[in-house]
Amino acid sequence: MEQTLSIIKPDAVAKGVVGKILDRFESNGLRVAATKMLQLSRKDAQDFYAVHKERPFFTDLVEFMVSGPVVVSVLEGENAVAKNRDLMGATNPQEAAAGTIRADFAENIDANAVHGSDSLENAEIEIRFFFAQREIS
Ligand SMILES: Nc1ncnc2c1ncn2[C@@H]1O[C@@H]2COP(=O)(O)O[C@H]2[C@H]1O
Repeated sequence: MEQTLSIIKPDAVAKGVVGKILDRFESNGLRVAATKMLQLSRKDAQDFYAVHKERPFFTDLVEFMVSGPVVVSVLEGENAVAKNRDLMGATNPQEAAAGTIRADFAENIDANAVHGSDSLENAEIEIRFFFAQREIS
């Protein structure tokens, strides 16, 4: 069993598709072990995406992530990291396979509906960033 972190980004929360996205996870063998809605501060977003701080899109990414509330979740299941990434589709929704979350709900590479951990190691770091152990069941 693996755990991974999912963020439903401000564009998808604003569109009212939180339930539809959580249903994609639950219908495909990923259990929601924790979930909460929150408004990220600029420091939260900068720290969470620190790995991208030298990239040209960093400022836009941070501004987008603080533009409205997000829903963060811990997803659990067999191969949860890879399964979540398959369900999300490519980072750029224009390149995302039909039927994936980003193909169905995302606008563009910045407003791309969801984030998911890219490795088991990062999943642990990202889960700890948002959740205390007692919040995960
Ligand atoms: N050229 C780019 N390459 C990768 N990510 C990008 C790029 N431009 C914007 N981003 C955003 O940066 C985010 C970093 O990780 P995410 O999986 O949340 O999704 C990514 C995109 O929304």
